[in-house]
Amino acid sequence: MEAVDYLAEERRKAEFDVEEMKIVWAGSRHAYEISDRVSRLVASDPVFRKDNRTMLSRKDLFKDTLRKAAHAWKRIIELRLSEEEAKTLRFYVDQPAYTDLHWGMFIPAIKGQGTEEQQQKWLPMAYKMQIIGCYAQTELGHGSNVQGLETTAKFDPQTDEFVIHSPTLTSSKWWPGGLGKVSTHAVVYARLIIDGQDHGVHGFIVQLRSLDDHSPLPGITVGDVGMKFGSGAYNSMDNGVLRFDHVRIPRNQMLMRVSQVTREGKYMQSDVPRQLVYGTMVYVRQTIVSDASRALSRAVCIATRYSAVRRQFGSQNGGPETQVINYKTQQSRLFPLLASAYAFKFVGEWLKWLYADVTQRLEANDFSTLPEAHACTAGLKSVTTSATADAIEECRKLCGGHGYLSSSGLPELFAVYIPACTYEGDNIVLLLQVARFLMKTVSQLGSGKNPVGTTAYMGRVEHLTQCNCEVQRAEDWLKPSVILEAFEARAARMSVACAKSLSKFSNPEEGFAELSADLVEAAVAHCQLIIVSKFIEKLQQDIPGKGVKRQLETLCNIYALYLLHKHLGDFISTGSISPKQGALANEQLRLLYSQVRPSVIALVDAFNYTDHYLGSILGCYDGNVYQKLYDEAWKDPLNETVVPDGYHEYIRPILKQHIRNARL
Ligand SMILES: CCCCCCCCCCC/C=C/C(=O)SCCNC(=O)CCNC(=O)[C@H](O)C(C)(C)COP(=O)(O)OP(=O)(O)OC[C@H]1O[C@@H](n2cnc3c(N)ncnc32)[C@H](O)[C@@H]1OP(=O)(O)O
Ligand SMILES: Cc1cc2nc3c(=O)[nH]c(=O)nc-3n(C[C@H](O)[C@H](O)[C@H](O)COP(=O)(O)OP(=O)(O)OC[C@H]3O[C@@H](n4cnc5c(N)ncnc54)[C@H](O)[C@@H]3O)c2cc1C
Repeated sequence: MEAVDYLAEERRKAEFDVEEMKIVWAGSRHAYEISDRVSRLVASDPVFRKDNRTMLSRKDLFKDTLRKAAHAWKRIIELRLSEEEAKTLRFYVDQPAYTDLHWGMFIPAIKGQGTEEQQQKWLPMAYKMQIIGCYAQTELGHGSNVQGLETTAKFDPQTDEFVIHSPTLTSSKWWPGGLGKVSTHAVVYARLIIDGQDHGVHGFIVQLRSLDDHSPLPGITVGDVGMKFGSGAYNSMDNGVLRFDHVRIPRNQMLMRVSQVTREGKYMQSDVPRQLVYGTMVYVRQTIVSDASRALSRAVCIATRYSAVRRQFGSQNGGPETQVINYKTQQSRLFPLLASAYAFKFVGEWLKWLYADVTQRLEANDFSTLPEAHACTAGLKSVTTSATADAIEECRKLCGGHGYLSSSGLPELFAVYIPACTYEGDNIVLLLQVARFLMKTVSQLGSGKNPVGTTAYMGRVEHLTQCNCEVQRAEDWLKPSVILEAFEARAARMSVACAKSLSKFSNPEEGFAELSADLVEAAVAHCQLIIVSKFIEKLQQDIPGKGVKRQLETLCNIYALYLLHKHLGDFISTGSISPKQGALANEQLRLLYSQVRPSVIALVDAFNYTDHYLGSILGCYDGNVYQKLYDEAWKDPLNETVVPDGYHEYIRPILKQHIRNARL
């Protein structure tokens, strides 16, 4: 059989209806149709070509990004695309650009923190891209500690203006995407100072560049922060540095939904909690969870297809060698990642619902679910991005040597993805926020206030800290109730243990700092419980299509038992399961790998990614890997000449030195 036939053969083995699974993956038939149509539109447009991207210099890459963003906007207008279609188009263009921040943070910041009047003034211009904005919060000296920001916005009652100023080097804005070279405006976070009194950090809309010739306005120094990790990758983005020298803006450019400054300079706080100033971050963290499933599924698609094509060892009587996907070690590294991609997809859908729910409540002045929304978005952003970053690197290794080639698509995917562990909140800092929320929940147990939502299980803490796992045979691990209870017991016991240790400290903040490593682990256990439970909930829905639900059940069990195996120490040390039950879980996991094996190519086909989007020779749909790798090598600029540039200056003199030496 030719390499090109391997995947066709694999596709014949699928034990479910792939077309129906595509709809489950997309979220709905409507979403599937948009995604399918728009991804093909992008793939067939030569302007969106990206196969030479990693070869471009920074300047050429940036110009290429500007060209693509302008072309994307032109197509959006020409084709009258809806908001959802336009977002899908930008996603499939697959090149980080200033537009991500304009649509993803600048507009949401105005929507979430601006008054009705401010929204009416600024949003129409932003929607038409008559102004382009970014989100300027982080500074050279402070990112995680938002309360430590130093940029000031002093109210001047004489002129009814704020004076925005960068008092120190460390107060320079540093990192905002789109700021370096493109944005005309920014939502700038600065300390509000009125009459010498510091009212903390607030958002302000500040114009940075002229709308006529793009030059920085007086008092503004702005530029790019420089090259980042990897070739291509996030270097298409103009992350920027910005300093203000007493820049004046009208009073009505402070975002005033949360608090207001009157003409007289009076500071007024509305009923809305001040944490809403952080609302844009909650919104973006939620979108980052869905992005994690996309990045992970992309890497997994590449590694799975290639693992079915690649053969090593095991030839018998001159027959073909073994497909590397049939090695149990390959399966135990790859299949949990496939299951994780589906798990993150479903938890992302749920988080989107949670965010919509909290937004609706906020509009009705119900702030009760805000702390949970903050904890869930922070924790799930952290857990899913860390797992995805690790998984992309694992996929590279699963592809052996060829995974290290740029044309595998994996090095660039890794480089572009890993900052997700840092931006929108460093993952450890975010887990500590979850830990605080958990400790508060535990401390309130018994006070008559029953925990709700994702912490409802804590309401059964007495049972969960005493229960014994009922597993006696490997197949007992297939019961959703058994899995759930094991994860709940582990999470509850870890949180309660931390709370007990904390209570021994006379100063709780000191205790929190001392125990922070354990607290982070308790937060991870809680977030993993959420992901497992949302996967199980998804399976309670009506899911049409031959064999679709069965495949998802297998993937759900793989995800849960893989986590259990990986964190066996937690489960056993908390007494949530016994060592014997841990061994049975592993036995079941092996069986599940065999069960899912015939369907894995179809399960990655269900992502419905075009070859253009995948950007990987190893992951191409037809599996014609070797021919494509061979052809691609000859396209490298080094192969434009047989004898390289530099031969005469640097190679020949070395080769000839023995002649000179001999003459001496
Ligand atoms: C096609 C693709 C489109 C994609 C579009 C997106 C593209 C993304 C590209 C990436 C761009 C990246 C952008 C950025 O990185 S922007 C900068 C992000 N910065 C951060 O995330 C900073 C992290 N730090 C923080 O969030 C906070 O400062 C921190 C939570 C750490 C604050 O801690 P702390 O408790 O010390 O301080 P506070 O006094 O401010 O908070 C006290 C209480 O407030 C609660 N809290 C905190 N944050 C929130 C929140 N966001 N929402 C609700 N509540 C919050 C906290 O729990 C405390 O509550 P209690 O008093 O009840 O305990
Ligand atoms: C590619 C990229 C794009 C970005 N885009 C934007 C943007 O558009 N707009 C914007 O405003 N910002 C942006 N940022 C900035 C980003 O949000 C911050 O870098 C991020 O929030 C982390 O903050 P930091 O850099 O201050 O890290 P630090 O807080 O300095 O982290 C350094 C280390 O200290 C640890 N640490 C910090 N605090 C604690 C603590 N309390 N307890 C324990 N450990 C701690 C962290 O875990 C980490 O290991 C971007 C960053 C990147 C990399």
